[in-house]
Amino acid sequence: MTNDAIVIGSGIGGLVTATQLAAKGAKVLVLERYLIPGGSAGYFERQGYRFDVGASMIFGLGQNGTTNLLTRALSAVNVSQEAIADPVQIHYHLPQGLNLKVDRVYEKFLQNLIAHFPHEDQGIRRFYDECQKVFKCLNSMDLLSLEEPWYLLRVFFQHPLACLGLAKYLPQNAGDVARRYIKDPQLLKFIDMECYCWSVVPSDMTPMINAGMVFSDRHYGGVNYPKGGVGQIAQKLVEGLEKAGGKIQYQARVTKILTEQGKAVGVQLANGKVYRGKRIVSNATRWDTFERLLPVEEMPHNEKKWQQNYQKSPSFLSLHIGVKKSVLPAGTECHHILLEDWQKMTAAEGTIFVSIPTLLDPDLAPNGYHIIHAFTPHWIDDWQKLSVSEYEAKKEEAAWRIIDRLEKIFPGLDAGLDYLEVGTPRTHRRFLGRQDGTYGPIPRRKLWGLLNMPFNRTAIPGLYCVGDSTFPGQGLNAVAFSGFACAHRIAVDLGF
Ligand SMILES: NC(=O)c1ccc[n+]([C@@H]2O[C@H](COP(=O)([O-])OP(=O)(O)OC[C@H]3O[C@@H](n4cnc5c(N)ncnc54)[C@H](O)[C@@H]3O)[C@@H](O)[C@H]2O)c1
Ligand SMILES: CC(C)=CCC/C(C)=C/C=C/C(C)=C/C=C/C(C)=C/C=C/C=C(C)/C=C/C=C(C)/C=C/C=C(\C)CCC=C(C)C
Repeated sequence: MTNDAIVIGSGIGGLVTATQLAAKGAKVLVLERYLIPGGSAGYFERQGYRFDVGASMIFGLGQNGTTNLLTRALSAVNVSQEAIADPVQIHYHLPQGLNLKVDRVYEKFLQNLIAHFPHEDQGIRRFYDECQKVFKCLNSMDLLSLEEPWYLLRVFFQHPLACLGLAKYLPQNAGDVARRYIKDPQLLKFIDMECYCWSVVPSDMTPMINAGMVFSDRHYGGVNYPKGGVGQIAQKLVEGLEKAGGKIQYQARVTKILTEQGKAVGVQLANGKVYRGKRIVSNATRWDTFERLLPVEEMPHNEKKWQQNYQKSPSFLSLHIGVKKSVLPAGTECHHILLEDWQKMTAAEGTIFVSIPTLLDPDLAPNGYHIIHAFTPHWIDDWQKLSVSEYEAKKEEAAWRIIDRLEKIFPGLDAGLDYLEVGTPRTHRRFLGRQDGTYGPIPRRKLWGLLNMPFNRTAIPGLYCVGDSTFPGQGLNAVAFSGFACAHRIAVDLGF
């Protein structure tokens, strides 16, 4: 029997699409090139440590409202995931002594920030309160496909003010809103970092809808760490998928999307095997989908246009570190950002991101040890055309530069080191199948908020995209939304 839908890739975007469709009774097959599900939200194990490969600061695992999309996706297929509340989203270590914690309690966060910028008291409140407005609109309605006119009509009649609010914010960027209320240049730099650390662009290029989500949900549903590691979310979704009658195959690398009379009808694997489906969903990036899985010379016009508007963000240099417990003093927070010079915020090795998941879930490391995942932007070009020994030496040098800098916030890190594994943009490209190891699309120049971000349907009938190169972009909760929307559109198209 032909599949109703074939999903290429088991990232969170792909798995949410698959589980949503399976829950509606569709026959779904997921094809994953790697050995385990999850993509950027996957894990690997070494010497008693369980490391997250990428995503580590997880939104969407809250209990209330409508924006807790990971919790909702899991429960739709009758599975659940224990979540450990993180009391501080980020501890910032920024230039000019700007040392600040983003507390889970909104008012405490505002007080911490106002203590550094008392003359901007009003501006700070107005900016973050405006972000809360966006969030309240989103968090009041069912979040489904914006490509489905009946849904739009229904949600408009149910929540007219929230819809108009969202329509107003869709073309806006966070930096423009911040500049309306805030004048202090250092505070504006801080807002840039608040955006950059998840959108990989400064605030004037970061869509206001996404900023509204992140800057509010961290105080509402909160940042929560999945017990057992980030990889558990994908494992649980697969468990739910299979319970609902869906199937997943690993080591199944799709090399071609098959078309007949211009319509997507199936896929071909690297081993030559062909699968047919009524609908094909690609969770690979749009670059991989339209340049590798389909003939690049036949790229639809709107995809060319998208590539003119968006470029690949840099990848990361990742240090997966095992360290003696004694290195981290009591009360250390789980997530840190380190930057010494504002000029270098977006440069390679400028900002260092740190995540220490064992502070929330000690079972991820051997007794007496912690995991530190430190990562910093790096471009693939710097890692190409190297011999094996040159590549190893370059990794080692880069890793020690990062460790030296981290010594400032974690003295004794070097001496307490137990395990070190270094990933480069080449590693991300190889294991995640993402072109150039990219973290996702970023605007080439200032765009109108989210207006240019494509939804799930593509110019090729029968082919849909899901994941971070579709609306609303990067972030596990964002790609979960894209999965809900994609499954909704397909379900309507197939008459489920
Ligand atoms: N450092 C980080 O925190 C970090 C880094 C990168 C991405 N992310 C986040 O991870 C999320 C990405 O989620 P996503 O759902 O868009 O995608 P994803 O990249 O996580 O998952 C895509 C999956 O598709 C598989 N795949 C790709 N090409 C394939 C092919 N030809 N055949 C079969 N399988 C194939 C990959 O192996 C992977 O499992 C985003 O939220 C992003 O922001 C985080
Ligand atoms: C009808 C009318 C008139 C109108 C209509 C309108 C409407 C309805 C609209 C709607 C819209 C919507 C629905 C939207 C949605 C959205 C969403 C969901 C969004 C989401 C978002 C999210 C996000 C962005 C997230 C993100 C996150 C991230 C990315 C994270 C990251 C992190 C990292 C990287 C880490 C860092 C750090 C350290 C480690 C320190």
